[in-house]
Amino acid sequence: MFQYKCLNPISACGTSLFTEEYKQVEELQEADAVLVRSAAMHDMQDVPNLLAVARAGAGVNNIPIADYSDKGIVVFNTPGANANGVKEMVIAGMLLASRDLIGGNKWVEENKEDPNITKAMEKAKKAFAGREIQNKKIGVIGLGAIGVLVANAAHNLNMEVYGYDPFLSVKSAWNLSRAVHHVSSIDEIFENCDFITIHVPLLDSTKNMISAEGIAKMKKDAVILNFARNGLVDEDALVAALENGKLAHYVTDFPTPKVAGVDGVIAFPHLGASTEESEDNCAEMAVEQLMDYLENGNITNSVNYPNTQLGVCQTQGRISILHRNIPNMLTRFTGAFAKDNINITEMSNKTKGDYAYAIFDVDSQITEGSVQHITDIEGVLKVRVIK
Ligand SMILES: NC(=O)C1=CN([C@@H]2O[C@H](COP(=O)(O)OP(=O)(O)OC[C@H]3O[C@@H](n4cnc5c(N)ncnc54)[C@H](O)[C@@H]3O)[C@@H](O)[C@H]2O)C=CC1
Ligand SMILES: O=C(O)C(=O)COP(=O)(O)O
Repeated sequence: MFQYKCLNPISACGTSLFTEEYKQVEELQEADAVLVRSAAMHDMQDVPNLLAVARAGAGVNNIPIADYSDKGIVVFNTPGANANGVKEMVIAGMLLASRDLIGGNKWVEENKEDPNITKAMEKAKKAFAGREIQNKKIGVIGLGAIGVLVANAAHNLNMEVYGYDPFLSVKSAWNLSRAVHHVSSIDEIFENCDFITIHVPLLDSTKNMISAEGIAKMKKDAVILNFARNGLVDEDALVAALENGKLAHYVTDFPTPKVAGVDGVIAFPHLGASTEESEDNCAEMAVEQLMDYLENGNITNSVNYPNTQLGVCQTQGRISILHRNIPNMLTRFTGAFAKDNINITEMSNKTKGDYAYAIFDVDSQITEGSVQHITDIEGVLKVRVIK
């Protein structure tokens, strides 16, 4: 029996996959697994039983990854599962920044009782005129799951698209329209684009990536779109640029007290992934990955441990070991098994940064003594008998 806790509401498309082997609990301390969206977990250190966290979504800056990695807690996310939801909002945000649809809609609301509204609006409408996005330049910073969809959609809307991502994956490269100009300096985007949209994770290295210097290089009346995270844009510089008429708009899914209500800001309460489709996709993927890890020890789409799969165990026993990525670990594991007269039938050992993961299938039952021998090896973080 596995116990799981949901820190946010998770779509039934995911939770309904749990079998009778799973029980939802209220206490975090009792949970083997956690399902989470944006709930802040940094203070959640008292997690004695926790084996895994599944983030139903992309960003993991709400999770204490370094601490959990050291505790042998595997953190998953669901790459791409909500990307279309965000892409559609970015396109909507760009249109809202180009045509004064919000102002026009507000005018109709305010004048709804006027019996002459049909005549009055023809006079009023010039106050809400705008620009078209066709033939404008858009710069996409970060060409991952969302950035690629935004870049391709913008190209299909006849925009000229520039993309910046020094870590572009092979998958993204395959999916990206060949019409997208790949630039190697972010300044090319700052200097040339009418719309600048950012789709990178919030990391120490990406904090204030849209900096005061970057904003100073932008064209007058440029629009910045931030559907990624607050913290990626220098808000002091941003507010100053809006106030002195340098920038036309800041469209964001991550308002803060500093930017909310400032003239030129179009803000939403973190709605990018809040669609039925994205919530269902994320929940399903998160639960499937979690169950495969808990039941089989397989890791897919973890942000802190390597992807490692051995399918379903067909032999007498399976043991999994989360460990540090340091020399000689494998020799020590196989040595410990040999000493206990355990024969390995299949194994996989993968690394990711400072961490590594090994799964061993063996043709005899794994005893408590053998588990202890493995646990005692320096650098071992968590040992689990899967079967
Ligand atoms: N508004 C919302 O509801 C949502 C917001 N997000 C945010 O959007 C971010 C991106 O999401 P995905 O595209 O799904 O993630 P992803 O992991 O597929 O893509 C991120 C891309 O950023 C690139 N990158 C990393 N550091 C960079 C740097 N210094 N310069 C340029 N590129 C860099 C990576 O190479 C990768 O291609 C998430 O981390 C999250 O913070 C994600 C989903 C929903
Ligand atoms: O997936 C992400 O990174 C998001 O920002 C979506 O967050 P949410 O699941 O809507 O709280």
